[in-house]
Amino acid sequence: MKLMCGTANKPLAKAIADYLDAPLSNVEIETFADGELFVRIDENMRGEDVFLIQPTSKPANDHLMELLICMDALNRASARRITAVIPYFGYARQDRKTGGRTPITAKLVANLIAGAGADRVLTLDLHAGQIQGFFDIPTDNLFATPAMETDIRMNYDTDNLMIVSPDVGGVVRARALAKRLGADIAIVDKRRPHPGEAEVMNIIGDVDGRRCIIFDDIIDSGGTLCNAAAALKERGATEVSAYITHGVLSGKAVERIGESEMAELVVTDSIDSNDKLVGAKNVRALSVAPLLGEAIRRIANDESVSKLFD
Ligand SMILES: Nc1ncnc2c1ncn2[C@@H]1O[C@H](COP(=O)(O)O)[C@@H](O)[C@H]1O
Ligand SMILES: O=P(O)(O)OC[C@H]1O[C@H](OP(=O)(O)OP(=O)(O)O)[C@H](O)[C@@H]1O
Ligand SMILES: [Mg+2]
Ligand SMILES: [Mg+2]
Repeated sequence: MKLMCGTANKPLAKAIADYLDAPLSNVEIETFADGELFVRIDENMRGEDVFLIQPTSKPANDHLMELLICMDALNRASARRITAVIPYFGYARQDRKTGGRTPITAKLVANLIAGAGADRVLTLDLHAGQIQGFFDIPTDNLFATPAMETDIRMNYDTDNLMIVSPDVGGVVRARALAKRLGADIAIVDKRRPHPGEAEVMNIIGDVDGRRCIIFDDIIDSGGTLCNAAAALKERGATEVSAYITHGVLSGKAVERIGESEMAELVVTDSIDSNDKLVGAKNVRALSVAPLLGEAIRRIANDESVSKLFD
């Protein structure tokens, strides 16, 4: 088995390598003066089972192109099997036509990844489970839920707890976490009047006097989360915290969370947000390296991956 990574999240790749007690193969990735990328793998890959770690986070197009070019290089180097390990799958929110003459870019990206030579995909908390079906190659979609459950049990009193989905897309995810914790769920009826704007219409469930944990897949502008937190407080929630898998954290999201009434936000390291989190007063990172590392070990040894979530 060989582990390799692009430039998108080297700290996570290193942590996965540490978990597996395996080295990261050397790869040189250069950008020419005109912006084009060049990749050279510095060791023999012939006949190897290769796991290439690269989230397609911001800058999404550069990181995606890096992933595609690395896979092309691996194929031409006669790797036996290539697993694209994509802890954060960018473009996932374009998972359906949102209007006339608009694309389904998540499907296009899935086609590009398979076309560049991926034999398998390993990813985490896809924005919508159905995106798994956009790939015509085996795709394992891991859930951060068990890691979050453990962290919640360590840091929060689970009595009187309510798990809150901040929109309709997060309901299945929230229900799964609530079931593991033996908690109730509430659902926010969110509308997006325009892309990038989130509005709370209503809350389904009585949150008065309850401690709430909002659970979601992505925090980008922070609008969905901060609006949900404010609405929960308005309706009598005693404390609001959040666990969100992918910390996209665009623009002033971290400041916005700092100014909110939220006690704490926990994101995973699926995206390298280290720079953004320096000095953040109420945002903390939780590593998914053990989860991804264990899934890689199981795939390499033909063991069950779904057993990780029993
Ligand atoms: N990367 C994106 N950043 C911001 N907004 C996006 C991105 N990709 C798609 N969108 C827009 O988000 C909504 C999602 O629609 P839902 O009905 O809330 O699932 C849509 O307006 C996309 O154009
Ligand atoms: O931080 P923000 O900029 O608000 O963006 C993050 C939100 O956007 C996505 O939901 P989406 O609007 O696609 O709704 P859905 O989950 O119901 O599909 C995502 O699942 C988050 O809930
Ligand atoms: Mg969506
Ligand atoms: Mg959502």
